[in-house]
Amino acid sequence: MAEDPGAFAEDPDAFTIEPSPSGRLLCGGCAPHDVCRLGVEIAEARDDAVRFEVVCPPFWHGGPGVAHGGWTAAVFDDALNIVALRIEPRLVTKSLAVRYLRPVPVGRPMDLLARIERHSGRRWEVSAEMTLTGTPLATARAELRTRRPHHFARHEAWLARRSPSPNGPHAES
Ligand SMILES: CCCCCCCC(=O)SCCNC(=O)CCNC(=O)[C@H](O)C(C)(C)COP(=O)(O)OP(=O)(O)OC[C@H]1O[C@@H](n2cnc3c(N)ncnc32)[C@H](O)[C@@H]1OP(=O)(O)O
Repeated sequence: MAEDPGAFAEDPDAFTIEPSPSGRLLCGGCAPHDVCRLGVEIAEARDDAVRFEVVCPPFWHGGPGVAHGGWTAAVFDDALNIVALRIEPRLVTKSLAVRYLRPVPVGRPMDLLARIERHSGRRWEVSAEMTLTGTPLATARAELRTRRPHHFARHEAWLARRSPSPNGPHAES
C-alpha cells in the first residue's frame, strides 16, 4: 500500500497496493497489520501467473470444519487482483464468478494458482483454481478494470450528495 495514509484524505486516488514492509501485497484492511488475515501467501510468482498457499482460518468457518463461501470468494478476489497488481497497481474488480466444487477445509494448506488470461487497455480477464493435494475445490474467473483517474474522488463526491438531509433522502444517480 502507498506509504503515506494522510495522502488519501487529500487525494483518495493516490491509493495503490504496493509491497508491505514484509514484501506482501495486502488490501487496505490488512496493510496496517502487515499480514493477510484471510490466510493468503504468495508461494511463487511468474509474469502472468502466481501460485499461492492459502489456509482458511478457523474464524472463517461456515460449517463444521469447512470454509464460509464468502471466505473462498474473498480469497479469489485477492489472488485474482494480485496476479495483475504486480503489473498494474490501480485495479478494481468488475465481476467475480466462483464455482464451489467441493467443501473447502479449515486449517489445511491449499494451493491456489491465478493467471492472467487476457489484458487489453483497462480490461483484464483473470482466472484461478484452488486445489487440495491436486483435487480442485473451487475455481473463479474475474473481470478487472484499471481504475479511471478520479475513481475514488468520484465515488466520494457521489456519496457526499447522499448525506442525510432534513428534506429526506436524495434520489439522483
Ligand atoms: C492485495 C489485495 C487486493 C485486493 C483487491 C480488491 C479488489 C476489489 O475488490 S475492488 C472493490 C470491488 N469493486 C468495485 O468497487 C468496483 C465497483 N464498480 C465500478 O466502479 C464500475 O462498475 C467499474 C469501474 C468496474 C466500471 O468499469 P467499466 O465497465 O470499465 O466502465 P466505466 O466506463 O469505467 O464506468 C461505467 C459506469 O460505472 C459507474 N462508475 C464507474 N466508476 C465509478 C465511480 N468511481 N463512482 C461512481 N460510479 C462509477 C458509472 O455509472 C459509469 O458510467 P458513466 O461514466 O457513464 O457515468
